[in-house]
This record gives sequence, structure tokens and C-alpha cells, in this order.
Amino acid sequence: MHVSIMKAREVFQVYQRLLNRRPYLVQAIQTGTLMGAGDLISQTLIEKKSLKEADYSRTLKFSSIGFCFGGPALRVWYGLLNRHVGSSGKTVALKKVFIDQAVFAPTFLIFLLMSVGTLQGKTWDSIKDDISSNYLDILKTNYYRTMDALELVSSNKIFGGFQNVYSHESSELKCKMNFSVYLPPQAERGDIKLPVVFYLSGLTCSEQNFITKSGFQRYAAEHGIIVVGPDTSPRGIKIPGDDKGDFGVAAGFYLDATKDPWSNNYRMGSYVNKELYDLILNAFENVADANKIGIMGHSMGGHGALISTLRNPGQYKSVSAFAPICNPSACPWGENAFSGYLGEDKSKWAEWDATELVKKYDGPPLTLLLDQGAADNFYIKKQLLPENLVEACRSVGVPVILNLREGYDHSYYFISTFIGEHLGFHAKILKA
Ligand SMILES: N[C@@H](CCC(=O)N[C@@H](CS)C(=O)NCC(=O)O)C(=O)O
Repeated sequence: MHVSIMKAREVFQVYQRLLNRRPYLVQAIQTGTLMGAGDLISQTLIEKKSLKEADYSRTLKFSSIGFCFGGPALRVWYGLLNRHVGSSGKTVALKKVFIDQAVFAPTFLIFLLMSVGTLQGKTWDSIKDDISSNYLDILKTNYYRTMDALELVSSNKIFGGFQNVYSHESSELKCKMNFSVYLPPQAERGDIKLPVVFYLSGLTCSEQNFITKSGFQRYAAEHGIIVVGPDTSPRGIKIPGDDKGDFGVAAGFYLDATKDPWSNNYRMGSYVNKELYDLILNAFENVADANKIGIMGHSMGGHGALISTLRNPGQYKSVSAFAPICNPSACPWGENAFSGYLGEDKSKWAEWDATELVKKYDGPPLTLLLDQGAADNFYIKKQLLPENLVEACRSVGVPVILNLREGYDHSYYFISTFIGEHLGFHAKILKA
């Protein structure tokens, strides 16, 4: 699995390089391929043709429209938008979506319907008929899809940057989710790519706790780091037994549940590491550096940061955690959550347990940074077990730093004291 993930990453990097070097050609090939594939999917899934019956000349016509016109037109259009609207700032994304949907979408759709008609050998009159009967329906469907995308919930200026909260419909979790994005002042002009650090919160938290209590923005602004904070579980889905505080709502444990009734929505592992990860890199393409991504977290979120890194070698270049649940298979919180989400087979638990995962880690070199308050009741009651993780790291030679902080507890008072050190640690690795 590690090998295939590394390969996928390399392919993505080659793609990025090609896109920088030959933007028009790459966009043309991409749009051509997508339009061809779209036609083939429509013929097989919607028109119910078999692959033998499919009209491949129609597929080729769609591809060539994408290659010759769609791709280059998109490239020119996004270039114009970047030049005239800018590429970052509080309202830039919203302005761009608005102009794109108000100007480009209606114009391009007419052009597309005309090209398709022409390539199908239709007369001008029948093309006009097609346009008058289909145009508004297609445009409306497109508008509904756009509105589904990203919604800005709030935006506040802090330490020269903006603390934003967005919401979106998650396909993994099948519900509406909030997440936070801090854009430091260095993102304002949109002409430099910055490191991104994901922060995963603990039990009972939403995306709000970290952004209102930790004071991380001062240090993110200092280092020029974008910080993204997802929520901790699916929201608004009522499943009996989901309100226990350490299981269900606000306790997704950053894994993909396999046991009913949780497996349909409780997919925080894929949500964070695939859906949200890709969404951030796409939506903030101009300012987020896809090669400089780190992850950190607190308690259940510390466990999330560690397993996300260990399960996806190379995806996160830096990782750190505050009071993480280090060995969930061996503590009451973890046993309760894992048996509920994954069932009783403990071999499946090991796939989501940092202490087990690190023993099999086979990826780029990593140093784990852990901070633990010595007066943390959950540490004292053996919910967190950092020593188990440190021992496992030592057994396989993975470097780990464990700072035991005298007198500190489990709260955000502890996190806010050391958050600057953690962001400094990420900055050092990601900016190297
Ligand atoms: N479920 C436990 C843990 C609650 C807790 O301490 N949550 C931590 C994360 S594990 C937190 O960040 N709470 C929110 C906050 O302090 O703002 C309890 O209810 O005592």
C-alpha cells in the first residue's frame, strides 16, 4: 500500500511540474480527457449502452472540443480572473466564483452546445432549437452544483491574516461540515505558495475550540503558515448512542468505521486525508504548497495526526501532537471507540493505532514531536500512554521527542503555552 501511495504522490508531483511548464497543453489534454470520459460515462450509465454499442466517434468529438477549445479557454479565463481579481484575501474566492458563474458559465455553455451540434452535423435551426429547450435546465443544474461547493461562514482579521470558517457538503460523511482555514498575511497577495498545517481537535470539540482558545494565529502569521482545522465527527446525523461524549458526535476518532450503523457516515479518516486534503489543495491552489503539508492535533486529534501520517507515508512532512491518545487499543477511550466503530477483531484496531503503526512504518524519515502535561488527569489515568509510543518508536529507530511538561493539564491553557513551539517545529521542517 505504501508503495502505491508513494507512486501516486510522485505522479501528482510530475503533473504539477508539467502544469507549471506547459499550462495550455496540460489543461487541453485534461479537459479533452474529462469531456471524453464524461461522454462515455453518460453513454454507458445514463443511456444504458454497452461498451460495444457506445458511439466512440461522439466521445472523440467531445474530447476534441475539450482539447481544442474548452481547455485553452479555461486557462485564459482563470488567468484573467487571477490578474484582475487577485488570488487571495477575504472575498476573492467568492468574487471569482460569482464572476465565473455569471460570465463564463452562461457564455461557455452556449458555445459548447453550438460546437456539439455542429460536430453532430446538425443544421443551424436544430441547434437553435436544442439551445432554447436545454440551455436553462443545464445552467440551473450547474448553479445548484456550484452552490454546494464552499460557503464562507465567518471571516475575522487576526494578526494581519484572516481566520475563516467554511462549510461544505462532505461526500465521505454525507452531511454538511464546517472547517476552519487561517490565511496568514503572507497569503494576501496570492503570489507565494505557503506551507499548510492541519490541526485535528479532541473529544467534544468542533472546529471552534482551537481557533478561539489556542492563540495559534500569532505564530502562523509569524511563520507564514496556512492552518486548517476540521470538525471532529459527522454532524446532524442522528444515530442512537451517538451522544456519549467519547463516542459518536464529536468523537469520530479520525478512522473509517466498518461496523453498522456507523460505517455509512463515520469516515473521518478518508474525510481528513482525502476529501478535505484535496479540497484545500484545490480551493487554495494559489497559496497552498502541495509539497509542504504538516499535521498536528490534540488528544483524540493527536491520535488522528499520528495515524494520518503513519498510514499515508509522505503525505505529511511534519507531525506533532499535544497529549495524544498514543495507543488506543490499550486504553478505555480507544477500546470503547474501536469496538464500536471497528468491531471486536483487534487485528483491525492495529490499523488505526499509532503505537502499532509505527512498528511497520516504511516511508520518508519522520521525527515525531509530542508534548504531554504531567498534571493531565487523562495521562495519569492511562488514557494517553505516550510511553508506549516512545518505546515502539525506539524499537524501530523512528526519532521521537517527548516533552513532559511539569504542572500542565489537558486543556487549551496547556496547548496555548506550547503551540508556538509546535508551529516553529513544523515551520523548520516544511520550510527547509
Ligand atoms: N470526554 C472528556 C474529555 C473532554 C476534553 O477534555 N476534551 C478536550 C479534548 S480531549 C478538549 O479539547 N475540550 C474542549 C476545550 O477545552 O475547549 C470529558 O468530558 O471529560
